Amino acid sequence: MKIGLMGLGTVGTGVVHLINQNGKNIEKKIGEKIEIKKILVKDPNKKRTPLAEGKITFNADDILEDEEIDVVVEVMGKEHPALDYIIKALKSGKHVVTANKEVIAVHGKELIKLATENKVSLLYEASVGGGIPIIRPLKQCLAANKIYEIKGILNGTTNYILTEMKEKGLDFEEALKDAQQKGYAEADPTDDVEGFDAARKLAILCTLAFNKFTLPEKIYTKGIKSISKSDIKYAEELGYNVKLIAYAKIDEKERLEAWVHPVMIKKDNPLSGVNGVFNAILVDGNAVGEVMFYGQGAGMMPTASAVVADIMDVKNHIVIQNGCEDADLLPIVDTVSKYYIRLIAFDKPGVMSKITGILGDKGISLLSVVQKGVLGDTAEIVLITHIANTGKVFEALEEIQNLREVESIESVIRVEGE
Ligand SMILES: NC(=O)C1=CN([C@@H]2O[C@H](COP(=O)(O)OP(=O)(O)OC[C@H]3O[C@@H](n4cnc5c(N)ncnc54)[C@H](OP(=O)(O)O)[C@@H]3O)[C@@H](O)[C@H]2O)C=CC1
Ligand SMILES: N[C@@H](CC=O)C(=O)O
Ligand code: NA
Repeated sequence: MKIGLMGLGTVGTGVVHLINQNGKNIEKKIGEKIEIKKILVKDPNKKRTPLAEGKITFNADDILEDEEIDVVVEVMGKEHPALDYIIKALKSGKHVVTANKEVIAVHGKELIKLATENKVSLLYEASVGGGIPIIRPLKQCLAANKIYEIKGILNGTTNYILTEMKEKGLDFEEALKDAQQKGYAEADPTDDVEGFDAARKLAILCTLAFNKFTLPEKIYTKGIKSISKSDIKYAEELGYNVKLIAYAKIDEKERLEAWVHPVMIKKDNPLSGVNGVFNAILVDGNAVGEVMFYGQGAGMMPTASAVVADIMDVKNHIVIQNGCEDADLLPIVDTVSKYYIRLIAFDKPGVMSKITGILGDKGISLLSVVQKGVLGDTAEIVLITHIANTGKVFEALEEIQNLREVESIESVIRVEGE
């Protein structure tokens, strides 16, 4: 089997090393040798692994127009030109393996159709959860179930940042830099930090679990930019850990609730103990019950593990999959949750009653209210609501923000639990 590898960064380098390291075993398993024939890169000045010697090209057509190449492995990232190369490869009858969630989340539907028409495979196990098997289990092993709910930690970078902030007391920026150096982050780490990467992965899972398509940008998405060390400390005091959760549920009317948001997870919940670059995904199906998938969600070798397994599988998976229908997406304001709110207010009499008054007028009752201390003429206030309508919470937050007595709303985190 001759491979054209597009990209030789974190994942591409992992793929080259894994094929070199486990080549003999792989050959035994699939009955043929995998040979990487050409490797596409952009920067002529970068130092490459010696295993890439003699294979480097800067012209995509050297791969796409090479008739000997059966499989194109796209691990470049970004929507363009990756999408154009994938389309060209499929149209030329080449199987495609990709780790690109940006492309699959938005264009997966049309690409699967194109692959089917051209009788080739399009496999993308690494696009969600890195090395964790989740695409194939949803497509195959759990296919007999009606899936109700998916809840997970789908981004390694943000989970690593939250863990380092909690356990080592690192600042956000320091922890992010560390995650970038380890090869976990996207080329633009805003995609990780703002939750866009998790939203793309959630959109992919919704197509597989519920057969519902939604664009990732339609999924309400809030990242971890505003989470501070004090939120993590208060969460700890209250018996929670803060995690960036991607959530999707299908209701009886086939409406899709889907969002990405920081959530306070009770310490006894299995997601609460998922730390560092690890991801976990809980899937709830009507026959199987709850299933949890856990493992390294990013990084060179775990991601290569999924990509190389897809390469080994391409010839068994000439994909025939019916397209899914557009999702009827539930507006975020119609969802319900408990909320943790941390704000800074001027330390004046009556502030607290104004804040609780606004919440009360919106029908939002409070589980706890704590004034955490005075900083000059301001005080930090931490509130936890009972289950409330998100739209009402948003309205109340806007009114609270506009109070003269309130300097800023620093954090809003969903709180897990009934
Ligand atoms: N890193 C991870 O842990 C994971 C990543 N992914 C996905 O895998 C993909 C690759 O990620 P990663 O390896 O981290 O990314 P990197 O930025 O480390 O590597 C990207 C590679 O693609 C090459 N490349 C980018 N654009 C072009 C272009 N226009 N023409 C030719 N070559 C190009 C780069 O070339 P050059 O070397 O010359 O700069 C580089 O070799 C992304 O889609 C990412 O979302 C999925 C799961 C986990
Ligand atoms: N940037 C992503 C890489 C894997 O998909 C992450 O941090 O999870
Ligand atoms: Na995976």
